[in-house]
Amino acid sequence: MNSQIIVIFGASGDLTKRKLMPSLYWLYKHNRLNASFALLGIGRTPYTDETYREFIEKQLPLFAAPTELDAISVSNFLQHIFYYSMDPADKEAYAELKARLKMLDQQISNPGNYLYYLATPPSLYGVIPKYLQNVGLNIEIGEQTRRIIVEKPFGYHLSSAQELNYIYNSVFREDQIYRIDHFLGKETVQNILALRFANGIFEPLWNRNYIDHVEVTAVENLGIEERGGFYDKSGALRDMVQNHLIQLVALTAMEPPALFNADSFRNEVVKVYQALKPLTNEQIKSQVIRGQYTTAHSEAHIIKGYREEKNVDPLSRTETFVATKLYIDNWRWGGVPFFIRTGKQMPTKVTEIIIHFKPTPHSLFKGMAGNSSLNSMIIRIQPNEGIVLKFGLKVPGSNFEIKQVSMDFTYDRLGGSPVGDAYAKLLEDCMLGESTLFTRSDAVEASWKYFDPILALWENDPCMPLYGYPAGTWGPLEADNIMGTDYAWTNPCKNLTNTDLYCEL
Ligand SMILES: NC(=O)C1=CN([C@@H]2O[C@H](COP(=O)(O)OP(=O)(O)OC[C@H]3O[C@@H](n4cnc5c(N)ncnc54)[C@H](OP(=O)(O)O)[C@@H]3O)[C@@H](O)[C@H]2O)C=CC1
Ligand SMILES: O=C1O[C@H](COP(=O)(O)O)[C@@H](O)[C@H](O)[C@H]1O
Repeated sequence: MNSQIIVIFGASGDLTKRKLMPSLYWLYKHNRLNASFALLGIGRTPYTDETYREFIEKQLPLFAAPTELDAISVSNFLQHIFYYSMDPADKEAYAELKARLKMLDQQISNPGNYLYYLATPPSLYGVIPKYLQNVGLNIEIGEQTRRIIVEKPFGYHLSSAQELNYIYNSVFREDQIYRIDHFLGKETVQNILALRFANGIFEPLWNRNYIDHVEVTAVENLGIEERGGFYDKSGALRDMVQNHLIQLVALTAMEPPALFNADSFRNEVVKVYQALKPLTNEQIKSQVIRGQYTTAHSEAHIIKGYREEKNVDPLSRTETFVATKLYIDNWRWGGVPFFIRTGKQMPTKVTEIIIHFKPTPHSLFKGMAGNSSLNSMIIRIQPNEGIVLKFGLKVPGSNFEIKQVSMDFTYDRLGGSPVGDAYAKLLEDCMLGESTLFTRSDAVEASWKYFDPILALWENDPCMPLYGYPAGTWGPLEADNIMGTDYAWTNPCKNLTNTDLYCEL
C-alpha cells in the first residue's frame, strides 16, 4: 500500500463518524494501511487537529466493537488524523488547501498521493472536483496517484447523473473515479460471484430453462432516523433500488466475465442494465408499487409514521417502500420475473436473494403440491450471511410423502482472515487502485435510464398511488398484486437470530 493522504470532505458528518472512521481504524489496527498514512478531515466546523481528534475519539467506541479497541492503538491512530476548516463550496479556499496538503506531505513524507472522499451532501458532488482542478489538485505528476471516491446518490435522475459524469470525466480519468456502492463491499455479495463462477454445478441451471423466478429483498426494521432532510428529497427508489438492489440483480444475472478484472466484470454488469426491459406508463402503474409507513400502535409503544419524522414534510409523498417486477430481455433470462423490494420500518432487517427453480414436470409423490417448486436457493446477505439450498425428501416411514428440507452453509464457518465492514473493504481497494467493486460511469447511466421514467411519472402525475402501510408490517398489500396468483413474497421470520439462517414462518 502506497503512502497517501485521505482527504475527507464532510468530515464532521454522519457517514464519516459512523462508517469511515471505524473502517479506517479497523484497517489501521489490522496493519492494512501504510505506516505513514494521514487523514485530512475537511469541513466548515471550526475544529483544530486536536479538537477533531477528540471528536473522533468520542465516536469510535460507539461504532467499533469494544474488543477491537485498545487505548494504545486508538491513540496512535489519532496521531495520523488532521483537520482543515474550510467551506468546500468556496472556490477561493482551495489554494490554501493545496498549501496545507503540501505541508502535510513534508510532515509524513508523502510524495503527493491523495485520495479524496466526498462525504458531503450530494449538492457538492459537482462542485468539489472542479475546484480541485482549478488548483491542479487533480493532476498526477510522475508516479503520484490522485483518486476520488464519490458517495451515492450519483445524480438525482439520468440527466443529472450524465452531468456529473461529464464533470468527473473532464477532471479525472475514469480509473481515478470510484463511485461507491457499499453493498458491493459486503462479503456475501462478492460471494455470489464465487458461488456462480467457482462451481460447475450451479451455472448449468442458472437460466430461464431451470429458474422460475427470482426475489431480491433488502428491508430494514428502522425508520429514517436523523436523515429526514436527506431522505425526504430522495425516497426509497433513489436511496436503495437504483443502486444497491439493481447491483444485486446484476450480480445474480450477469454472464461470467472472461477475466476477473475491473473492466471484464463491469462490462457484464452494464450489459444486464442495458437488457432491462423498459416499462410503459401502464406497467409502471401496475408493476411498481410505492408505499409510505404510517403510525403503528402496539401494546408497548407507538411507532411514528413517516410524515411525523423530523425534517419530513407533513404532507410528504416520498416513498419509504418500493416493490417491483422487472425482466431482463436476453437469452439467459427472457421471461423470468425478478421481484425486488425494499422498505423502511418493516418487521425485520434482512437482505437476501432467493432463486426459485422450476418444479418437476410431473408430481409423482404425495405432498408435492401441483406445480409449485420445492427447490430454491436463498443467498442471505445479512444479517446472518449464508446460503440455503431447499429440496424435497421423503418423510421417514411415511408412504412416500415428500417434505421440503434445507441444506445450509453459514458464512462464519468459512474462517479466513478477519473481515472488516464493507467500507473497509472498499476503502482498501481504492487505496490499492482496484476498481472492480466500484460503479463505472456507463453503469450508473444505464441504471438511471431504466428508473428515470418511473420517477418522472411519480413526480408528474399526481394521481399515481402512494400506499400507506403500518410501520412494522411487510408493506402495502398492493405489493402482493404484482406477484399475481402464481407467486408470493417469501417473508423471513421476524426474529432472525444469528443461529437461524432461515426459519419457517
Ligand atoms: N450517512 C449514511 O449512512 C450514508 C450517507 N451516504 C451519503 O454520504 C454523504 C454524506 O452523508 P452524511 O454524512 O449523512 O451527510 P451529513 O448531512 O451528515 O453531511 C456531511 C457534512 O457535510 C457538511 N455540509 C453539510 N451541508 C453543507 C453545505 N451546504 N455546504 C458545505 N458543507 C456542508 C457538514 O459539515 P460542516 O458543517 O462541518 O461543513 C456535514 O457534517 C451523502 O451524500 C449521503 O447521501 C451514503 C450512504 C450512507
Ligand atoms: O445506502 C444506504 O444503505 C442503508 C442500508 O445499508 P445496510 O448496509 O445497513 O444494509 C440504508 O439504511 C440507507 O437508507 C441507504 O442510504
